[in-house]
Amino acid sequence: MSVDLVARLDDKLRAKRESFDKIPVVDIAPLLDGSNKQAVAKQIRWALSNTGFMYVRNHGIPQEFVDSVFDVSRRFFDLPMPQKMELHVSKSDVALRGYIEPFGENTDPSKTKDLKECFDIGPERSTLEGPFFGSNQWPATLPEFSELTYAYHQKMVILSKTLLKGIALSLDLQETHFEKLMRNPISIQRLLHYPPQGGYVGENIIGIGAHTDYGNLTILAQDDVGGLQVMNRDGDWVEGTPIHGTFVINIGDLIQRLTNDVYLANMHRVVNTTGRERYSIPFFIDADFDAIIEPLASCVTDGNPRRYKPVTCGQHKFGRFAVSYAHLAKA
Ligand SMILES: O=C(O)CCC(=O)C(=O)O
Ligand SMILES: [Fe+2]
Repeated sequence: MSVDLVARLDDKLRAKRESFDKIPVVDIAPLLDGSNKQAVAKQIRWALSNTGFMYVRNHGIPQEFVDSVFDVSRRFFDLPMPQKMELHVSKSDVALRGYIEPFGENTDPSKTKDLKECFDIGPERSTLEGPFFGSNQWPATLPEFSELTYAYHQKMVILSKTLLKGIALSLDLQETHFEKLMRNPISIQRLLHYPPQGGYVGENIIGIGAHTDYGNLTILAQDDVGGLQVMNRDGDWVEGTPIHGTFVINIGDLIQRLTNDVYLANMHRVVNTTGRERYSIPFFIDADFDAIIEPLASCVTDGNPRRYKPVTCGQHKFGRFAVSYAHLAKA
C-alpha cells in the first residue's frame, strides 16, 4: 500500500504522554499462586477506580507463545483480500465469528470509520445456538492458525477467571462471585491489524473509534508499535504505551454498571500514525447471555445513588454490536 507516512494529526487526536506511575503495572503473581490475593485486590481496586485500566505482569502466559499468535495473526492478515472475505463474519450469522474488513465495523459510527481489520473467534460449537455461540470459521491455507489462536483463547478464559476473582475480592465480594454469572459466558477472541495512517489524520477515519468495551473484562496484548489512547477520568486522552511482557486490562460497561460507576469503563481508541503496521490481540469475557447485571448493593450509597436498571449481559452486548456492524444493522 502506498501511503503518505508523515502524519499531520488533527488536534482532536492528540494524547498526553503520562508517566507510568499514573497507569499502574500490577504484578499478579500473588493472585495466581494464592500467596497474597488481598494485596493484589487492593492494587486492582486502586487501578480500576482511579485510572480505569492497568497493565498486568507475571501473568503466567509465556511471551514466546503470545509472539507465536502475533506471528500467525500477521500471516493471516497478509492473505489476499478475497481469501479473507471468504471467512466474512456475516457468513456466521449472529454467532459473529470470522473476518471483518476495514470499515466493516465502526465502533463510534456517528463520528468515525474504523480502519482496522479483525478476525473473531469464540467458544467452539457445532451449530448456531444463538447470538455469540456457533462454529468458528478457519482459514484453510493456514493450518496452524486455528490451533494457536484457539489455544490462546482457552488460556485467556482461564486468566480472565483469575482476574475476575481479584476483581471480586477488590469489591469485598467472595472470590467466586462471578462464577455463578459465568457458567457458559460469552467470550470473543479477536485479532486486530491497524494499517498506518499518513497525511492529514482526523477523527473521521482512525484505527478504531472511541468506545468503551461492552462486557466484563478485556485482556489486550499489543505489539511494540503503540497507538492505543485511553481517556482518563478528567477526560484527557493518555497514551497506553506498550510495555513488553504485560497485558493491558480494562473493564467494560457491565462491570461499570455492576459497580454503579465506582469502577470505570474507559473510553479508548487507536490512532496509528507510527508509519508501521500495528497488531493487537484483545480478548473479551462477559457473563452468560441471560445473566442479569445490576448495581451491587455495596456500591449504592447516599452519595452514589443507583445509576442503572438491571440488564442482561446478552441484551446489552448484542445491542452494542448491532449499531456498529453493517450486516447486523441491515438484518
Ligand atoms: O487494539 C487495541 O489496542 C484496542 C482494541 C480495542 O479497543 C477493542 O478491540 O475493543
Ligand atoms: Fe476496546
